[in-house]
Amino acid sequence: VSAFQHLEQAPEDPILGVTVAYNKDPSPVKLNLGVGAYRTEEGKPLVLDVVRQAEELLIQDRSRYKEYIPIAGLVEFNKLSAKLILGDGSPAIGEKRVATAQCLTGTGSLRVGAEFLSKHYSQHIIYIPVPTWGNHPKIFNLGGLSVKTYRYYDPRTSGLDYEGMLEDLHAAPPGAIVLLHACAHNPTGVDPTQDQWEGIRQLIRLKGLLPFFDSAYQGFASGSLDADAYSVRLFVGDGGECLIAQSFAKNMGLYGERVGALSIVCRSATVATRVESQLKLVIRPMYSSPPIHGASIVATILSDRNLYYNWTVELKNMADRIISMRHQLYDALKARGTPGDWSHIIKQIGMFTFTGLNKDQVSFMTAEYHIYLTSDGRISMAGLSSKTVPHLADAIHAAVL
Ligand SMILES: Cc1ncc(COP(=O)(O)O)c(CN[C@](O)(C(=O)O)[C@@H](O)C(=O)O)c1O
Repeated sequence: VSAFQHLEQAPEDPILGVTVAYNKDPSPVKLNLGVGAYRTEEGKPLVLDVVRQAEELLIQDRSRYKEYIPIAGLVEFNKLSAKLILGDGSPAIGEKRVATAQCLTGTGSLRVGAEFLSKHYSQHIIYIPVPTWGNHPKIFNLGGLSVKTYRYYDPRTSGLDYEGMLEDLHAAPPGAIVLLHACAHNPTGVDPTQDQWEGIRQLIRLKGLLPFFDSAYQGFASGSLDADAYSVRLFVGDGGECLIAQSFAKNMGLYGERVGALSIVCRSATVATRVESQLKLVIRPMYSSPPIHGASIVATILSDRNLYYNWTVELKNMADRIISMRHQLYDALKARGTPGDWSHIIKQIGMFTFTGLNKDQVSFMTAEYHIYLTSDGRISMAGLSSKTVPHLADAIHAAVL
């Protein structure tokens, strides 16, 4: 008998399992609005032109090897990643107060950050928003932290429960870690206003809480890299400390290359140096060192003026297409006279619309219209095109009648 005889069959992941179900559906009108992966107007995945150009340059460069890269990743990539999120001329970078490690994209950056904090930080409680990305609680629990929640989304207004968020963070024990979505909150698409970010910053600094930013959509939300880094730069600008997890999955279309970085902004350069040395002790026994290819693509693009500019143009095009899908869906529901207030579809920002549809309505849409979305009613706008908006609008209309 097998040593693993006792194993149960594990359930599919709530998000990635939607794609598994979608792939099994033979229907010609099926629509995958589950995983947050960009699709073109033709419904195809997109490899950015600048990514193809960077790969060409890398292949032609015969001086490149496939050697191990440092435990903390490519130095050039780390510098450029930190600069992208913190901005040109960031004092934190100028004063060498930022420790950056290339990690396995956003998920890996969050996990390494969690393990680092559970090993070296006095407070092991992390507060995460309700709702949040489904993988967050698992990453932080397995990383050795204990997860609590703060109020975030208000279903009555389809907006931010700002008062509730401040109350819950005010009640947190001193030093508690606070997970913040830098922009394009997943799954709600609801972000604090600039004034609200300032209120959140004041409270967090007053209480001595430790912010941990998750930046998976920089540039993807508004189309502007700087606008989408506003929250991070507001906090770092006050001289305080924070952690920042970056992913290049969406904004560079490098999903499967698993490219990201964890930056820890410290109060002094000497601390940052010690932090980086300790980060390497977390990484070495976890996966030893990160992959070379994706980070080389990103470093090639971020270090070349033309490639960087062309990237910002492609990025804005992706963001604009998603925003246009928001308006087309909203207009289609208005045209149908679909009961309910659907203005949140055009108010929300980033890849996802938190529709407010319940589990039963979601199941109905999948069964009757072959539309695949997560059971919390989140739809990935990037999965839509002008041709498929009517089909989705018909399904929502039928689901709410
Ligand atoms: C807030 C947030 N943070 C981190 C990640 C991790 O991204 P990666 O590890 O690929 O860099 C995601 C991706 N979440 C999804 O877009 C989603 O919610 O559909 C999807 O990629 C996923 O893995 O679930 C995210 O939404």
